[in-house]
Amino acid sequence: MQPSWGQRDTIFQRLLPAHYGNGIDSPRLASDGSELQNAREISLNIIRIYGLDETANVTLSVMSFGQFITHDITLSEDFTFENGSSPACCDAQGQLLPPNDMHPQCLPIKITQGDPFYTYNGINCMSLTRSKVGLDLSCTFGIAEQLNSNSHYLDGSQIYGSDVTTSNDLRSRVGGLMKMSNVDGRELFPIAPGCENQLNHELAVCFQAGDVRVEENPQLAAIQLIFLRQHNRIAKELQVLNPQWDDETLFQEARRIVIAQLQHITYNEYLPSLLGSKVMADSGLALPSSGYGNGYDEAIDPSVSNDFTAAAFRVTHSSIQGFLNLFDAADQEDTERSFSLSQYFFDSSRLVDDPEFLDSALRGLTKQPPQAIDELYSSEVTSRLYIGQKAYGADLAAITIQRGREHGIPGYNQFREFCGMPKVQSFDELIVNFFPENIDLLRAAYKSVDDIDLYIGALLENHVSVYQSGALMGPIALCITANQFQRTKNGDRYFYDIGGQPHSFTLDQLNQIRRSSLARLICDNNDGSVTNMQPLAMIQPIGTNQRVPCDSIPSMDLTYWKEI
Ligand code: HEM
Ligand SMILES: [Ca+2]
Repeated sequence: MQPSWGQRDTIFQRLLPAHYGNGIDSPRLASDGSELQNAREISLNIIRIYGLDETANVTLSVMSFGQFITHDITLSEDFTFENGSSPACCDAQGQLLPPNDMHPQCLPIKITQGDPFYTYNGINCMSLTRSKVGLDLSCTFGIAEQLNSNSHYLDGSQIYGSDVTTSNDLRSRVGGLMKMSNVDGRELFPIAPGCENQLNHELAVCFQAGDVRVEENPQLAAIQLIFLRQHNRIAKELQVLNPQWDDETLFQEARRIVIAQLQHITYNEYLPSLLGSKVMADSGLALPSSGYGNGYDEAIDPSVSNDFTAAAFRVTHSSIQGFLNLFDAADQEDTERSFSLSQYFFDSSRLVDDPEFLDSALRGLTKQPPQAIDELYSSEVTSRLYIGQKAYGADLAAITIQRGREHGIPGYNQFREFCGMPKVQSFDELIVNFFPENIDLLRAAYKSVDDIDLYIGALLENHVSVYQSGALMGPIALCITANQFQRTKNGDRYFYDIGGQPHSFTLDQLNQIRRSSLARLICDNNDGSVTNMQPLAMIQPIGTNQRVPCDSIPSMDLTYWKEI
């Protein structure tokens, strides 16, 4: 047993050895020792921001649920001073600081003259602070290894916190319940004390949760809210069944059930939608439908890999929709409520002020398709990220390229070998996995195939060969994602379907957990007007998966938790 594995504030692991410019901690360089092309220039030349390329079969909830579980397993925090603030890496006018004024933990992205968007706004600097680094598990410093500030396990830490202090803070201490605020009869997240002064919260609303990013966008907050409400629903039902249970017992049991549901929905609905049936089967990720699972292996380190979090899994940002379609109670598009993403980054005022927002957003998330995962991005995240009151925001694609380099993530070609694909010697050889026009873009951006950033290579790869099985990403992103979720499951002694442990569910209980679905969670925890839902909420409501009355969607029978 390795009790420190997966704990918060431990370092990410690596699938391949770090590749730093100086071998220790400076950003990766090109294979000839020169600087790689500027991250914003690569984004500008490769990422396109126009065109409609939606994915036909799935719903936007795949995107939001992905962000939700990302916030369970990984958080790379920016370097901070003792007082919790980060150094400014550009000045207030978006200009580069003189070298002597720049903190060593700054790695801003320089904006080249002629940048069509930023030059227009008079900006030559996009801020980026380096991630926190930590000791390796033998407590020695060496090559820079970034820290995960969340628990690496898929353990609901975005709901409950990654440490006891946060968890205690979020509990009401009565009846096993989590704290919630009450706004005109609607239960929302608890409001953090003293948050009125926080930047970006003009309306002085700020929600407290197990992960600091809960309000990153309102859709994410909506998904997270239904899980929080689910905890309290379960705790109340358990109390009726077992009036003798105290707060601690009710809390722990409700938490255990919610985490089990979260894990089940991740492996039963989310991953099949993202990876497709072939990768699920080939990677041993498909769940048994009866009996206990036998995935746990104590030799497996469950911790999140840097390559996954700092690069490969971020291709999912391409699936973000910049304009969110909301649907009214009659399931018609509600043009008045629909909104652009950049209007509400870190702003949950819609959830608070508009009593119909949550339900309209849930209907929208289960109907609107996501964007495809490819070189087309929404400009809401490539020039308007965290825009606030300014005329411009940041470019998430450029930041991701820079982040991968500062985390010392090796190039795309190296991962071909890791994933059992042949390493290529020339750009021409990429033809097996890339469209010719994308190869031209890569050739223009990188001097050697060995220089291609993992994120960019993974993003541009064709999906064609795996399309039939429904995968939404190319082979390298699939390989690294499958690797992560194998370890997340098989390295977790508390994974919900494991038998023979003191904490294991009974088989009857396990079979009830298996009835869980995102659809049922939405049905049970909305504000009352979502009365119909398709059984597979991450799949489009068409064909055999039409919206049906909530009553006909399977639910758990908690009487199996009654103590006799
Ligand atoms: C509206 C939706 C989203 C927005 C605005 C957003 C924005 C961001 C931002 C700003 C970062 C930090 C960038 C940095 O400084 O390095 C980030 C990190 C990340 N995002 Fe997203 N994201 C969204 C959705 C998603 C989705 C759908 C996924 C995956 C399914 C995802 C996966 C990740 C991962 C793995 C990281 C690194 C996490 C860490 O370790 O800190 N994101 N995202
Ligand atoms: Ca976690």
